[in-house]
Amino acid sequence: MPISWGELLTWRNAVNLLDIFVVWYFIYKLIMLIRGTKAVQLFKGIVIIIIIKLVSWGIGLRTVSFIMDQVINWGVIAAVIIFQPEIRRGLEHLGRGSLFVKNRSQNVQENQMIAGLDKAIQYMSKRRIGALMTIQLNTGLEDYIETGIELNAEITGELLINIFIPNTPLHDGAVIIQNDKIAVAAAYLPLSDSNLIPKELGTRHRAAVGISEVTDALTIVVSEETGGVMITQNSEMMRDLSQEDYLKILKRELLKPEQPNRNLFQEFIEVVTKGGTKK
Ligand SMILES: Nc1ncnc2c1ncn2[C@@H]1O[C@H](COP(=O)(O)OP(=O)(O)OP(=O)(O)O)[C@@H](O)[C@H]1O
Repeated sequence: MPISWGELLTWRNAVNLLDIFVVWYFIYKLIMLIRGTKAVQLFKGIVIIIIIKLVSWGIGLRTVSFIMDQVINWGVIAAVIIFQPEIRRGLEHLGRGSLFVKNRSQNVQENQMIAGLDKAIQYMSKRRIGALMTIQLNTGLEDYIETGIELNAEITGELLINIFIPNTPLHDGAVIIQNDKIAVAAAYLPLSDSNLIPKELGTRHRAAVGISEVTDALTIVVSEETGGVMITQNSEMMRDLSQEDYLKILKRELLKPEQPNRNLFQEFIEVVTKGGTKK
């Protein structure tokens, strides 16, 4: 029987399509935001429980289905209790209404951050001081922040240079920048086992690629051996960058116009999954 397009294009089908799109968007954003955080384990657990529930219900395993119902019901209550501080901070953040303010100060801060990074990169590159700096974008970096030494300091070129001066306590490992602050220094990043990384590059570069494979963070490496500057993002290595090249990338990634227009959902989940650290 031929398909009549007129019959397919009904209001109900359009609403169903919209329904699917909204759910898909919701899940996609959630996955993007929790990638690289401990919330991934929680999310996996929830998905497994829902799958067991649906399968057991579908094939008629009534006891298993009943148990899964109880797990889901009590699990929601348990999650609210366990994540109470994060949820409260998320709601407070929503309540302050800062989500609706077009954040003009943000670009000022981002510009200061870029200026600080530029100063440090220039200084360290000329003197062959090795450095590894990761900037959090959408994916939370809590799991890696936990491995470092807390600083929670304003980003200045001077401080970044000081951190990476050889044989000082903080120079080994990565600086992680979160919410326009130096969250930690001496953090451990996951090493990539990609065989596409040239053999002449050591573990500092491998760590920069590693973090770019599991999160959307932007990572800057200054090579101790050559003074060369590399940026990694989304598994991509951009090597031997000139000042003009890296500034272009930093401005493109950190000053992008979408940043101030985060939606309510994104802001809320971000605050919850990052333990309420969003400014
Ligand atoms: N997993 C990691 N996480 C964070 N920092 C790391 C990690 N692995 C190595 N580093 C840093 O890299 C340094 C070692 O760099 P190595 O000489 O092996 O790297 P490289 O890629 O050859 O860079 P360079 O050109 O600067 O020598 C360590 O002292 C440490 O500071």
